[in-house]
Amino acid sequence: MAESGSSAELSGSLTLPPPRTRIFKIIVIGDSGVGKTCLTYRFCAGKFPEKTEATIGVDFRERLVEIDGEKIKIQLWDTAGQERFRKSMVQHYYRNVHAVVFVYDVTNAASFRSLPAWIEECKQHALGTEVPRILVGNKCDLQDSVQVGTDVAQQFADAHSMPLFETSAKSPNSLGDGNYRNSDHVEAIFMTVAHKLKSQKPLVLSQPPEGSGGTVILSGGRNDGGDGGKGWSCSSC
Ligand SMILES: Nc1nc2c(ncn2[C@@H]2O[C@H](COP(=O)(O)OP(=O)(O)OP(=O)(O)O)[C@@H](O)[C@H]2O)c(=O)[nH]1
Repeated sequence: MAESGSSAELSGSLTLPPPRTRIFKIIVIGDSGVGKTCLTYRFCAGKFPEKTEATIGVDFRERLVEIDGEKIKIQLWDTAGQERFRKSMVQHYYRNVHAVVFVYDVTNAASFRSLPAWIEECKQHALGTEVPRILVGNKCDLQDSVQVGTDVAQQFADAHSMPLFETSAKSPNSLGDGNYRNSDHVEAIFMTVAHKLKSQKPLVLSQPPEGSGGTVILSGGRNDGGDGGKGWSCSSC
């Protein structure tokens, strides 16, 4: 588990590290043009970007959130969809990944048909089913151009034990007040992943061996549960 911060002496023989900010690394993958940059930008910056260009290699976006009183840094890796911009970077994406978000464009059937190849790429980089994965169908605002129906997407998601979210990085919230930060699904999608990760990796209070000076170590624990992504989803979607 990636962590940031340094330790500090609190009192007497008991030394506790200060609260550390855990970092959850989530990679966002899918074909070029499906909206990975827009989704990650919207979650981290709270708005739809006016202009995007094809991602070269990878872009990082981060946002600090608070879950059950703990501050957690959600680090989104916005990866290039175009093969020619991926080659040199691809092995770096997959290092120490905590969760994967697969994105397709609901108005582009080819981007949906590419999903098995993206899943295969994850497999080749040793990302097992213990790493939470979710499926996101983006551009739902383009209702008249939909090529990938919810039923077929849901079947695919079920077959791969992933929750499905259909969303739009572009739509403002349903209140129409221009507030993107509190808008419907994009916020909920990444927060759902973060909640899932937090529940899988609770902070573990590990007791020191006897006679080791009374130091109590708080560290990121791992309890993968092995549910392969089943049984968790966004209740507000
Ligand atoms: N209508 C609509 N357009 C979107 C949405 N999300 C992204 N777009 C548009 O789709 C195009 C591609 O978006 P990007 O976010 O750059 O796509 P990407 O997946 O990051 O592409 P690569 O960096 O090449 O992998 C842009 O013109 C966006 O404005 C959406 O939810 N609705």
